[in-house]
Amino acid sequence: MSVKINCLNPIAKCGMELLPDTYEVTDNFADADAVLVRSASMHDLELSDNLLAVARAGAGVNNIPLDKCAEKGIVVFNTPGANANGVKELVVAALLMASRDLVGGYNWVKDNAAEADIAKMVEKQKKNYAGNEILGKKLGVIGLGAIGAKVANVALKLGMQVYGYDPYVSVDAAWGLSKDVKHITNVEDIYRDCDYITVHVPALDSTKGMINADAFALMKDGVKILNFARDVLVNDEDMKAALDSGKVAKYMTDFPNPAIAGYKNVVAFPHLGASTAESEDNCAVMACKEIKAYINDGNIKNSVNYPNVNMGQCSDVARVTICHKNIPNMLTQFTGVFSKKGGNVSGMISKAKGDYAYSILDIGVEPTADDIAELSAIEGVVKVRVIK
Ligand SMILES: NC(=O)C1=CN([C@@H]2O[C@H](COP(=O)(O)OP(=O)(O)OC[C@H]3O[C@@H](n4cnc5c(N)ncnc54)[C@H](O)[C@@H]3O)[C@@H](O)[C@H]2O)C=CC1
Ligand SMILES: O=C(O)CCC(=O)C(=O)O
Repeated sequence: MSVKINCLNPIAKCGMELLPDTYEVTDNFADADAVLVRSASMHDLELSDNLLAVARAGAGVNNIPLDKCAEKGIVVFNTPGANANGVKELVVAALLMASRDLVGGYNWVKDNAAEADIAKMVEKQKKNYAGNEILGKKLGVIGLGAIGAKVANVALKLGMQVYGYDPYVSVDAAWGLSKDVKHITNVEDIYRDCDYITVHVPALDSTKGMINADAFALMKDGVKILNFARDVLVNDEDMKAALDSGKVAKYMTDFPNPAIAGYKNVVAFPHLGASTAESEDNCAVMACKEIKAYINDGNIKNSVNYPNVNMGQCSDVARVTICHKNIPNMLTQFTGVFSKKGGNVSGMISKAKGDYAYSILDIGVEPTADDIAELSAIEGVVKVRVIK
């Protein structure tokens, strides 16, 4: 079996090395069985019928057409938590940079580096770059997933009072959260009470533009906003008005766009959150393991558009995997294809996620081309694959 992998962004070597020798890298997207991607947008790409899987080496999947992939039986993975520490550390830097004018001070020294009496000059200049401490200040964390929970915990260690809001928090994330994080059930309390607000939610229809004029109206004057999640979470025009009026003292973001890059009191970075050697390695390793488990054995872990399913390795003559719609009577039809010719189904698993489902059948006979055609013709079946 030869498997063709296309990388839409560079993926760390330590991940690629985990792929067996039977895998080869292709530059041709249309030819690929599996795709590895970081932030490259896939929305305008034509998805071929041979494409089986996409692994996002990272957390956010707003660059991938998830529904289109599900409809074509393309399983999309991400790497939950693999870059969370990298982002957390950059958010800590941003919290400090929002409080002390490190950029202004640094630029002043650079501009005056040739002055012979620079050591004396700084003592006069430093008042222009004075700031405040974060100790005792209130930090609101919106979204307590892999990144938000880490940010909340470290902010407590830095002596901040931390308010956390996440109506959908996972059990795992909640276990990792310090009990000293104040549990907020209405996001407006975060807007009203906090000196710093940091957003760590995915870009969804329900979260786009959530930091807007209505939210600013509730906030304290001089609030500092941190956005290391996605630019679309913030309404740029409302942010510019809030910066102009002094409602927002600093907007720290990892997502510059033409509207806010270079705007007064905006400190923007070029999407650096996950750009550490450690995060890149963690994401690459997790993404490549997910691809290998799916391509070789049909098992799904960390998919965002199909359910997680694990049936180990095939211990019978063949394994058939089926991506299908989550509708009644599918399993009877699948087993019927083999049972009517006396083929035993020795193992079977089926799980659903939203409108789609995924089934694995281990069978005691070699499936024929007719069997596969019959399975594929069942209404609601999206993709059928024979693994062994
Ligand atoms: N700057 C960068 O380089 C990076 C940015 N990101 C961005 O950060 C986001 C979060 O990443 P992770 O923490 O790893 O994801 P995650 O999936 O672990 O956490 C997201 C959390 O947001 C919560 N949430 C969803 N809707 C919400 C709402 N309306 N209000 C409050 N909470 C809500 C979820 O319940 C979940 O707990 C990603 O979706 C991505 O957009 C992620 C990694 C790197
Ligand atoms: O640098 C990257 O790969 C992007 C990281 C990111 O934004 C994410 O994981 O959601």
